[in-house]
Amino acid sequence: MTTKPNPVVAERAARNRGRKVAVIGSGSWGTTFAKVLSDAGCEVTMWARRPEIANEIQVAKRNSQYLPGINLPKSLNATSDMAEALAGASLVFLAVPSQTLRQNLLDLEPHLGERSVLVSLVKGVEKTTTMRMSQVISDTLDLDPDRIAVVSGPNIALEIAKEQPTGAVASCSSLAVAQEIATAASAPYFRTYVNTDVVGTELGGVLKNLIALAIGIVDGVGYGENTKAAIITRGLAEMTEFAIASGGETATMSGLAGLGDLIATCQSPLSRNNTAGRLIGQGYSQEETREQMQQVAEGITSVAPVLELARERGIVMPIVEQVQMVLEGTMAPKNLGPHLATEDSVPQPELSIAGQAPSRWRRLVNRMKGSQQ
Ligand SMILES: NC(=O)c1ccc[n+]([C@@H]2O[C@H](COP(=O)([O-])OP(=O)(O)OC[C@H]3O[C@@H](n4cnc5c(N)ncnc54)[C@H](O)[C@@H]3O)[C@@H](O)[C@H]2O)c1
Ligand SMILES: O=P(O)(O)OC[C@H](O)CO
Repeated sequence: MTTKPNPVVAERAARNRGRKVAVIGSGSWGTTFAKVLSDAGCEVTMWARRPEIANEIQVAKRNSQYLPGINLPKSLNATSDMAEALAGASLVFLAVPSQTLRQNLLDLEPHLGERSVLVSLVKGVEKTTTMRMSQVISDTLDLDPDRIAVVSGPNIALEIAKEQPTGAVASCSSLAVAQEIATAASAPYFRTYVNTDVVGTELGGVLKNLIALAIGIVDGVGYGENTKAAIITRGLAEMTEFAIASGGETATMSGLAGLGDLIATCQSPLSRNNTAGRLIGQGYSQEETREQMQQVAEGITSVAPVLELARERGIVMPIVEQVQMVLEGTMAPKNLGPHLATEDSVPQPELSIAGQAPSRWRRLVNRMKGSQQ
């Protein structure tokens, strides 16, 4: 059967023709996202810290350490020279670990175009400052908000590298810039939506990792689907309350960057956060878990700063607190569960997010806190 050429895909490729973009970071997500951008018709140059990885991508069109067996587009370029990677790039996508981003930004600053937009693909917070990645960009490079954006969604790299269809959200305070990014990052198997809720979009990606750690932990213990469903549902409530108190929107948390990513990360055995949690639930120490993981599990470093912010904002996050206790070794993995997370003298309302306007949600939370005092 021959498939008809899709006019929308052709038109988008035409709009992306000649659009130079850079991807900083050549791990599993940087490489996969570079493939998406390339398949969308952009001219993509990746930056890899290690010359041998840049060389393999440039010459063999493979990244065998991070995406074994995946053929990368012939047009994709890679270099370990930052100036070369950034030359002429209007969009610069950042796919490095959250704890190295600040230094990477300082390294790229001298080579950044005057109007280039920086787009974070990173799903962590900076441990030392509790900043989100868009805040780290603003703090380091002092750019206007319309030059800082994020892309987030249910995006397990290997599935997307195999062109299994999914979507994401591009978010920027300027809707026009979000649309530019979405155009550049929409391939036949990858649809990118837009919004202007940078805080909510970014926090969705950070917070779901913490809930995925909890899911991994109970999986390691041997608990089944009821426990996991309860953790996912209550986890979404915790994520939503935190995001709203931080200035994010409820709608974002029930979209791809919130609920969507939560489902993907909690369900997938390919998720590094889920896997790290499972190893801890099986009884491995944090140190042993780190050694076994060859890749970044952002949730482990985000737990403490997220709880610090939650306390500042007067928010209770029982599941995330339990994850921290398990990581610290002060709670046995088998004791993690929503039924043990609160000790109510009076039964509490469930506070489902479905259909709640932010003001109503906040009133309910305040009332609940009042009844606990
Ligand atoms: N893998 C996914 O499915 C996925 C999907 C969406 C978002 N993300 C996010 O993308 C970010 C990167 O994750 P990843 O999956 O590519 O991780 P990864 O572990 O696959 O790769 C990390 C990359 O960062 C590089 N790196 C390590 N130290 C560095 C430094 N000091 N400076 C520059 N680069 C350095 C590594 O060499 C490697 O290329 C994370 O925040 C992650 O949460 C990942
Ligand atoms: O492998 P994880 O746990 O870092 O999750 C990858 C992506 O964030 C899923 O959207």
